Amino acid sequence: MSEEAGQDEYEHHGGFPKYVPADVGPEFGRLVEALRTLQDLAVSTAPSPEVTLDLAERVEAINDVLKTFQVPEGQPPAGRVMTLPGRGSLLMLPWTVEKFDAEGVRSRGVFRRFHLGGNGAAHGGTLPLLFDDMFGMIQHAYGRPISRTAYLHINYRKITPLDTELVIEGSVDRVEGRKTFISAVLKDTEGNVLADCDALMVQLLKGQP
Ligand SMILES: CCCCC/C=C\C/C=C\C/C=C\C/C=C\CCCC(=O)SCCNC(=O)CCNC(=O)[C@H](O)C(C)(C)COP(=O)(O)OP(=O)(O)OC[C@H]1O[C@@H](n2cnc3c(N)ncnc32)[C@H](O)[C@@H]1OP(=O)(O)O
Repeated sequence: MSEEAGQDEYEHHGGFPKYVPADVGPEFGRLVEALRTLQDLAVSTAPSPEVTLDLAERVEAINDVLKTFQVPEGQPPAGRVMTLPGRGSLLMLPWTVEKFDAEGVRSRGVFRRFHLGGNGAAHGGTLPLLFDDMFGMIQHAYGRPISRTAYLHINYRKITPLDTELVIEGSVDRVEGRKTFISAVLKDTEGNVLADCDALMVQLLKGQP
């Protein structure tokens, strides 16, 4: 990643808190991966009522521990660890950024069982999530202030498979005042286009939510 990437002016970041990369040990990535596996299993298993009850009690016990460590937005490491899949956020697709500079961003990963839509393909709603987060990173790497997505237009060209390595890459097409126009393409490793997407992100005014 380039030195300049993301070195923009935070006073123009609307009402957002200032996000800075989080410093975590390997235990955090281990926990996130364990939770992702839990998500995969939660949507792909049919345990007996007795096992379900036992699991519910154990997960509730884990929640009781975590509740005591809640902090405000911008402070948990989730979403702020660039080296982890999905930047360490369970919401994000578990993809790893491999290029991040003003010329564009590229990320690689798989859709997992958790992301299943139907008949073995990724759920259609998970692709806009992947693209939208990419657009946030692209405009950040370009040095644009935090902006919100005004529109996002996605073309589903081919079925997006699960558990298959895929690549997403995109860049800023042009900037017009507060408006940043961005596009990105999702491909398999043979270069087949699975989806492409373009979006408008509008720079927030001071204090804008
Ligand atoms: C986390 C980082 C940790 C550190 C690690 C380092 C790096 C991390 C990397 C990256 C960080 C990752 C992510 C980035 C984080 C956050 C990104 C947040 C993204 C979102 O959270 S996304 C949520 C969904 N998103 C919304 O929730 C938007 C709801 N909405 C609004 O908030 C308003 O709607 C708004 C603000 C969009 C505009 O409103 P407004 O009043 O300010 O401006 P206005 O309407 O005047 O539009 C100005 C000009 O845009 C044109 N325009 C507007 N909309 C258009 C449309 N749909 N089509 C065509 N043109 C459009 C107008 O026509 C005019 O154009 P013109 O000036 O030429 O006339």
